[in-house]
Amino acid sequence: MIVLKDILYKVAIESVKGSTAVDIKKIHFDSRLISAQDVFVAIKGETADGHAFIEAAVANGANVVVCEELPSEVIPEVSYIQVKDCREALAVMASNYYDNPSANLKLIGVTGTNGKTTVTSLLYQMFKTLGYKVGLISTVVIKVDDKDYPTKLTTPDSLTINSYLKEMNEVGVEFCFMEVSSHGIAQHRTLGLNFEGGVFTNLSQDHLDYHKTFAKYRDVKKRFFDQLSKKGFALTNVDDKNGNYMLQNTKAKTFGYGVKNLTDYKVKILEKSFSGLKLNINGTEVWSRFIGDFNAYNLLAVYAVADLLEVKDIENLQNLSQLKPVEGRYQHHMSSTGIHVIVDYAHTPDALQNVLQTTNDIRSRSEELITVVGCGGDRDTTKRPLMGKIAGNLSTKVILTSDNPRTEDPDSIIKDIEKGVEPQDVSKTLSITSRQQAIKTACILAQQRDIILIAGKGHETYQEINGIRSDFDDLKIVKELLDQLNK
Ligand SMILES: CC(=O)N[C@H]1[C@@H](OP(=O)(O)OP(=O)(O)OC[C@H]2O[C@@H](n3ccc(=O)[nH]c3=O)[C@H](O)[C@@H]2O)O[C@H](CO)[C@@H](O)[C@@H]1O[C@H](C)C(=O)N[C@@H](C)C(=O)N[C@H](CCC(=O)O)C(=O)O
Ligand SMILES: Nc1ncnc2c1ncn2[C@@H]1O[C@H](COP(=O)(O)OP(=O)(O)OP(=O)(O)O)[C@@H](O)[C@H]1O
Repeated sequence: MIVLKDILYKVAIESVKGSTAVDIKKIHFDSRLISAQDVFVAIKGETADGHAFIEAAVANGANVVVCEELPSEVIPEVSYIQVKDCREALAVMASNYYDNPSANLKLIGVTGTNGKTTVTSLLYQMFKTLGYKVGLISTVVIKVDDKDYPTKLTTPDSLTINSYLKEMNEVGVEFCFMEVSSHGIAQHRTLGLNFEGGVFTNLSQDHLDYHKTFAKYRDVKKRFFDQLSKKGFALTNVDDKNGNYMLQNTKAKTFGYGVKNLTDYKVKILEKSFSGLKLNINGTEVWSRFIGDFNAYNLLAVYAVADLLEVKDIENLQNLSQLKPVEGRYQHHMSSTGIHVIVDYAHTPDALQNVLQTTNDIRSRSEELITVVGCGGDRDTTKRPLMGKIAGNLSTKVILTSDNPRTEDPDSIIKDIEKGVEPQDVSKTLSITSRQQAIKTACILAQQRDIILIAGKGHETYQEINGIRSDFDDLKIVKELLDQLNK
């Protein structure tokens, strides 16, 4: 049994009603999960206020309620802990409850608009091949060494993070690589974690539905670096215009990486093709199977982190050449008749621009670049015309289609994207609502050596329409269609 006062260590308490010497079982912030002797944390959310569920939580057996405002009627058998911010309190309690597991391994957080999944997954892969026990908390999967767990969020809530870190402690994981999203930072999901290092990849427009302005989005990301301790490192992409800004107030030791600016970790791109990249990293040549300039940044970040964690240089570079591409991130497939297919998770204007520029750098001008792209529903609407403009400018043919419309009307999302397509690009742009049909049209249009880029969903194996998820896998579908068409 755990005693309440033990999990309250370092929680900023405003007032207490009842005893802190009571035994507790679990902590939950959802009243529906509460059983006898659990602690209920009343979070003020985006769509609901947890304070409205205090009564339900107590009815389900909660013997402790953590809240920002005390209910008008308190029950004598229940302990009420009033705090300033329930999400902050939850993060501190989660860490106490699981015995501060982030202190028992080296935790590296990677933040930025694009590249988080790629960098964390490659670090996991590299450290595994070096023989370490490794953890990964990413958008695609959570890994406790070799064991996989599904995940819905990029950065889970603080209770979930701490429970996986505890499991990592139990199996002797030494390094954990974790994606840190802006929602995660804003909602204190990573508060109180003992980070050995933080990495900033880049910043461009995204998530304005949540953060409202770009400045607010940027400053939330910066908070992650403000919270790093002086024993850790902060590594930033100095070629990004916000790269140095991120490190302005950090106490951690600071390092830079980049292609254009002189800094601690440098990469030169020597050759690029659909087979990979030849790079010179800090004076040593290395071949990698990754495509695209942006992956030179990702690989350099991986090298720099391994170096900062004092993994031997030579092993790093040998390892870089053996790393395998990450699912749905510029995933390349060649059909039996020589049509190139690229499936990529680019769902922001900046990511779409990067993948299209990268592809144009590699392709010869006689080949067509056919882009199939859409935008998700119920998310940042301002990026839609921007993505239409970019797709039109940088492709030879564009098929606008649905991504995950969620609860929105798919055709009105496509209309928003169409608004950004510039007049000179209209004639090469088609709109086809069904993603399956859009991919099929791209397959019919493509000839040998042409390139079909299917952007937006990457590794996802579903499509969400009208709030219902059904099976949908871009790569699987395009392969099947090309086979059916004998292409
Ligand atoms: C906008 C957002 O981030 N929402 C997250 C937030 O939910 P919320 O604050 O809106 O919760 P709410 O529904 O208002 O409910 C308030 C409280 O009442 C409680 N409740 C509710 C009903 C009830 O009967 N009883 C009860 O106790 C809820 O459990 C909650 O504690 O807190 C929840 C718990 O941590 C998250 O699951 C939820 O993520 C939703 C599902 C989500 O989709 N989030 C996305 C936008 C997100 O976080 N994405 C980022 C970035 C991804 C990227 O970079 O692309 C990520 O890290 O994944
Ligand atoms: N370093 C980078 N710079 C710019 N674009 C990148 C970079 N790395 C990857 N991308 C592009 O962004 C897409 C998403 O990459 P990745 O999943 O690694 O990013 P992420 O930060 O984890 O995004 P999300 O949180 O949305 O999953 C890739 O499919 C690719 O198109």
